[in-house]
Amino acid sequence: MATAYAPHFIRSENVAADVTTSSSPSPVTMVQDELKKIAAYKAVEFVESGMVVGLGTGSTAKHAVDRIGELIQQGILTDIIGIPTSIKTQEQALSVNIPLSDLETHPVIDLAIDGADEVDPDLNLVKGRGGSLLREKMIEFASKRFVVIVDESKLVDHIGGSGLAMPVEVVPFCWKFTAQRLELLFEEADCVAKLRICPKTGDPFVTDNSNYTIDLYFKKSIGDLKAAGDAILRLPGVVEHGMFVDMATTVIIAGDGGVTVKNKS
Ligand SMILES: O=C(CO)[C@H](O)[C@H](O)COP(=O)(O)O
Repeated sequence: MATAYAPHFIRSENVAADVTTSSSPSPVTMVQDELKKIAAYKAVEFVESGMVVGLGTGSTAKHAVDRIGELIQQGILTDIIGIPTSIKTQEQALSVNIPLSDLETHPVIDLAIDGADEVDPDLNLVKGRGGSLLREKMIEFASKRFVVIVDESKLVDHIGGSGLAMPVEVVPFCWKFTAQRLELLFEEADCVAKLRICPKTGDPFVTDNSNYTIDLYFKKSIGDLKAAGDAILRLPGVVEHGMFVDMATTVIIAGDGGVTVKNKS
């Protein structure tokens, strides 16, 4: 399938085998949004007619949703059913005429495409800085293939390594108590827990599921990700956390040096 943003070259890596094929530098330093678009368009090449497709949320996933809509409009993709991961994506998908359904009607998704806030070398992710982690996790967990699209600024040595937020969705009831328990849980990682606030209103940010988000900031490594995730989920008041461990099957990274496709083996 021809794409308007086909990159000059694609580097392919299998994470376990660490196999690298062709590479050559791009002459142009591309701005971040162009890189996001390149990654998104590459991911949409995996979409085939008749598929049920999980539609991610955020500025990178938005390009993928637009592209799917464009290919439907051109008659290149037919019989696509989209499962949106947020109300915002639902609205966007409807605006570009992607037929939509939900997880209850379509519990198995062929392919999900979504952005991420952090990607570690094992393709573990942080997601949810855009506020949609719960629906994203439910839909991406139900997907046979989960393709993550990022520009290279999202790559980290370890989860939490960006120094930016690792979001946790919590029920509003006694959220300060839950925030304290989260800080205590990660005392050794020097964790600070902050309620996410809407910059425009100064009110707590409310998710599509009527919950709050507590953003965790770590000064030190949180260690074993699965153990950390399980411990978070054991706290009453927590709904879900933004670590997506062992969920991505493919990560497409667009950078100044080209596009790298990493597959989890
Ligand atoms: O997890 C998300 C939303 O909940 C987004 O995928 C993540 O925040 C990346 O967003 P962007 O593509 O805008 O950088």
